[in-house]
Amino acid sequence: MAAFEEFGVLPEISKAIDEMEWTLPTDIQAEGIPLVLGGGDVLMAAETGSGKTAAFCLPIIQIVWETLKDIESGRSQSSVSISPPWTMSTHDRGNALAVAPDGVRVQSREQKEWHGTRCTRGVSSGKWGFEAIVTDEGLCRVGWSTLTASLDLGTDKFGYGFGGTGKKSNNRQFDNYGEAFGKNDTITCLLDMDKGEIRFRKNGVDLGVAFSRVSTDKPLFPAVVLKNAEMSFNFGDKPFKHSLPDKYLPLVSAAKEQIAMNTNGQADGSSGVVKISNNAPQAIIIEPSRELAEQTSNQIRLFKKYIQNPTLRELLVIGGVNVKEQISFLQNTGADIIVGTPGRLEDLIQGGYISLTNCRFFVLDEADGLLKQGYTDLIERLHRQMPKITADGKRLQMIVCSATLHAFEVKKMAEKLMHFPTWVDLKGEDAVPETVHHVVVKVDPQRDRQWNGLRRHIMTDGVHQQDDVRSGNNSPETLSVAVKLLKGEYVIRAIDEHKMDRAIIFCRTKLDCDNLEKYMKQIDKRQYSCVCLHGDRKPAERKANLEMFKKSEVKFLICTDVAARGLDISGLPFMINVTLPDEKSNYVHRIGRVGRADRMGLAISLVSTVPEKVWYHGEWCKSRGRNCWNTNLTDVQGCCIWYNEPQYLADIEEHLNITIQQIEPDMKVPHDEFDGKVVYGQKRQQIGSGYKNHTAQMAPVVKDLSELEKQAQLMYLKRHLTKTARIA
Ligand SMILES: Nc1ncnc2c1ncn2[C@@H]1O[C@H](COP(=O)(O)OP(=O)(O)OP(=O)(O)O)[C@@H](O)[C@H]1O
Repeated sequence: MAAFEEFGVLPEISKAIDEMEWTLPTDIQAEGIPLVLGGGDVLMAAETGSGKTAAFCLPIIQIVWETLKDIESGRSQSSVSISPPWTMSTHDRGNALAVAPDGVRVQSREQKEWHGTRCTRGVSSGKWGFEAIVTDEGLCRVGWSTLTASLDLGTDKFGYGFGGTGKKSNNRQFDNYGEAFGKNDTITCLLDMDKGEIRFRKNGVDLGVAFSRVSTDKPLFPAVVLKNAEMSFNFGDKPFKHSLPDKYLPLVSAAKEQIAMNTNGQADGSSGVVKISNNAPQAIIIEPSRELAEQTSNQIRLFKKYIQNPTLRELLVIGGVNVKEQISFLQNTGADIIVGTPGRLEDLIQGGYISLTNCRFFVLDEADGLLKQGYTDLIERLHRQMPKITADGKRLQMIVCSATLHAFEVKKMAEKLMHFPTWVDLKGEDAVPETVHHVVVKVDPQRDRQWNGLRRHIMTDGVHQQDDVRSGNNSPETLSVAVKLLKGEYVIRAIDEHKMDRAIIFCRTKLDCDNLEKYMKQIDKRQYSCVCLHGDRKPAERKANLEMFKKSEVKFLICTDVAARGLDISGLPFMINVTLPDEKSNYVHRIGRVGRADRMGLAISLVSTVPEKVWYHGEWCKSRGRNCWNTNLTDVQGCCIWYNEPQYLADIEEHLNITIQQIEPDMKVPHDEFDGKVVYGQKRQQIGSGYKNHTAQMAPVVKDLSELEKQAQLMYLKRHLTKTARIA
């Protein structure tokens, strides 16, 4: 059996994985896959490059496919008979209304329309009562109706409802009745078939007769209609919260001859099979960048290679791509799994092009990044619209991943949205993989004066245009310019020293990226061939540049933090941080572009010893940086700040609880004591070569262990033989 199958992965998926030459699941996959397959909400925190994408994609593909197969063969969960006989019908219900597997909890997350359902049984005579409990905010109406009544209870003459706004309704007539009710209130619905009377109680208090000339020639059924709300029911299987009035009985005690069965929705031959419409995916995966969304979508395509009958349809929904194509795909082909960036996803959902009624997986990849980018409200909005139990009775599962999941925002969100989530947390804190060798180089313009006489240098960002900057003076402004010039030189030096022929280079701003690109090309277009990836480049150019870099058609990819998270460039040996990120978790993500999938990588960060004045275009900057030349500091309404890199370095070190190794400006990296000489970009050759006396040290322990095992085996045999002898 292939290794992945042992973790519950289907052979069809396992075969595709084998072809990718993955022999074993990574730790996060070994722990995460069974949890997702088991139906739980999971928070996956694991180092960069540890295979988190597959840890959520594989089980999702599997479950979505199995659900599609069930639907196709008519074995959806909704067709399985539900144990207690008095339950809400999964057949006689509105499209967006979900009935929980226990049959007594219903929910509709549709915000614009009402969706209702009726009970599987009704009564034709007697005095009956049941309780309806409001379990979430939203609009609801509850009561009784005949089988011919509209599911929108109270809008025709066959339905009698009592709504949360304090109105009773029949035949579209809404009259004041009782009082308003809401979350946590219990409504007792009472029907007297002998008198033709319906009344309601709120939390045990009688509200009087609501309807007195109820037609009783046809059986009446408990009924509910909801708008973005949730209710649960008790027909008498459990003790009532408030006892029924005298002579009224719980519905479960109705005799056979008093009971009528609800056959609605079963005569069409569908036998309750849930039909999934084209635009109602089972999984929504949100990624923080277009590149990452595309990468995840590509992985899904690889994993599902052998999945057929039915085919599994995935769709990439990202900005910068013609929305009409995405809409047409949804309408014509349809999608079971949608991977996308937040903005475009929400546009399509709110526009009604994507329906969330069947969504049972909600994945937030790089969750802390999404939350820090300000998508908290969007995530909560989408979550609210997803049914917590789908129409075929499946519970919504939420999966949240990142290498830096230990953020306050994530914990807060998990508490609010997730359902008893399990943390798969391999290190217990944000950590850098052992395969990433990361070092810092101090850029000290007071010690290294070469900036003074440079004939050719990088173009700076222009923040000092108004300042008195002269090579002779040592003002903070002059030193700041010096840092910018030196950093250009240090990048080239690092490339040369390590003979880098493939590296990702992170700059702080788009302008810094553009300037570095120009400078590198100016020195030698071929030796330092490079492309940029940042938010000002058109989507097509971004895509083409990344492709060129992945295919090694250019040596260097210069980018902003837009590429910090998740990008997987196989065997990438080097990365350079021209400036440290001010967000400490982004350091982990940036350097995590190397040292992935067990390959070694070197990350060099240039850290200025003096403050550097830089652009900082906040909300106050009308153009958000485009052609902005306001070089004043932010405290006087300007668009510049003094960037304190030593402080950011200290923050990163404190966060990771390490001291990052410092190297000299000659960029030479001493051999690691443990690894010896490594080849960056390659797998480690001799792991553990530092343990010279390892075997000798372990020998006594191994001896003890084998002795213990021998004893255990003997004990087992003794017991087993005695037992066999006794039986004989
Ligand atoms: N079981 C495996 N065996 C071999 N390679 C694997 C395995 N799982 C994943 N990989 C490879 O490891 C690399 C990193 O995987 P992935 O991009 O999922 O990492 P990640 O944990 O999401 O990283 P990040 O936090 O940076 O997003 C990919 O190239 C992937 O193909």
